[in-house]
Amino acid sequence: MSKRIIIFGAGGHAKTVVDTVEKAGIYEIAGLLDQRLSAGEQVYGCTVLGSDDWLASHAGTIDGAIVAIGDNWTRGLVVQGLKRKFPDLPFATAIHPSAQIARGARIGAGSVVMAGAVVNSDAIIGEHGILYPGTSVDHDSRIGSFVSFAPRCATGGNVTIGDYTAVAIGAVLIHGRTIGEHSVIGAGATVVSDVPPHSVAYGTPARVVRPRAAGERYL
Ligand SMILES: CC(=O)SCCNC(=O)CCNC(=O)[C@H](O)C(C)(C)COP(=O)(O)OP(=O)(O)OC[C@H]1O[C@@H](n2cnc3c(N)ncnc32)[C@H](O)[C@@H]1OP(=O)(O)O
Repeated sequence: MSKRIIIFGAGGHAKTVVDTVEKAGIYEIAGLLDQRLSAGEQVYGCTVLGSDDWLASHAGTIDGAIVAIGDNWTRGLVVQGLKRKFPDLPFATAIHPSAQIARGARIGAGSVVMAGAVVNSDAIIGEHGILYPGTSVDHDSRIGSFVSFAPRCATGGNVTIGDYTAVAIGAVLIHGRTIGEHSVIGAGATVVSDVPPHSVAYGTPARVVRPRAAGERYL
């Protein structure tokens, strides 16, 4: 019998996670948990089961969870809350069958790698990361936890990205650069220099345009 997981969240990002999990074919989706919706509602063919209370009474029947909330900071808060309430609940990883994970590459628990994404040789993606379709993270890169890549981002080799940083759609980072934690690299940016933590940077070449507090909105 396949392992059963629940997905936290039922919005647009959750739909992409549902699709990735279904295509990967490793886990059965027991349902979605989202306190904004009523139990019994259907989202993308999955049943909304309720909120955390449902998990408290069904924990023994569930093999894992994925938090499918696109905003990195909010996803982090939900993951931390779950770890406190359900310390034995493992986080599942979903990798679309058309994604390519090279030799030596590692994908952290709770991370989702979508269609056509590439994680090249010995690159490491931390926990609860998101690689939207067509993103490519190249060899030996070190990507922190709660980091997101929107569609079609590309890094060269040996790039380092700190926790909670968001790389927006179509951004390109040349090899060997370091992006600090809690930063946002804007849509279409070409990063040729290091970007400090807590910064918003965009443009070609990318420049830091303003500081950024942890949790500030970017979507
Ligand atoms: C599946 C999915 O949907 S995944 C999500 C996909 N979406 C994304 O990845 C987009 C995320 N958002 C971005 O990348 C944005 O560029 C941000 C958040 C980095 C910047 O947004 P803000 O700082 O709020 O910029 P704001 O909209 O206020 O614009 C300020 C100025 O900067 C310009 N600007 C904003 N973003 C960019 C950019 N990426 N590159 C160049 N210029 C930009 C604006 O045109 C504006 O210029 P103006 O003052 O001359 O009119």
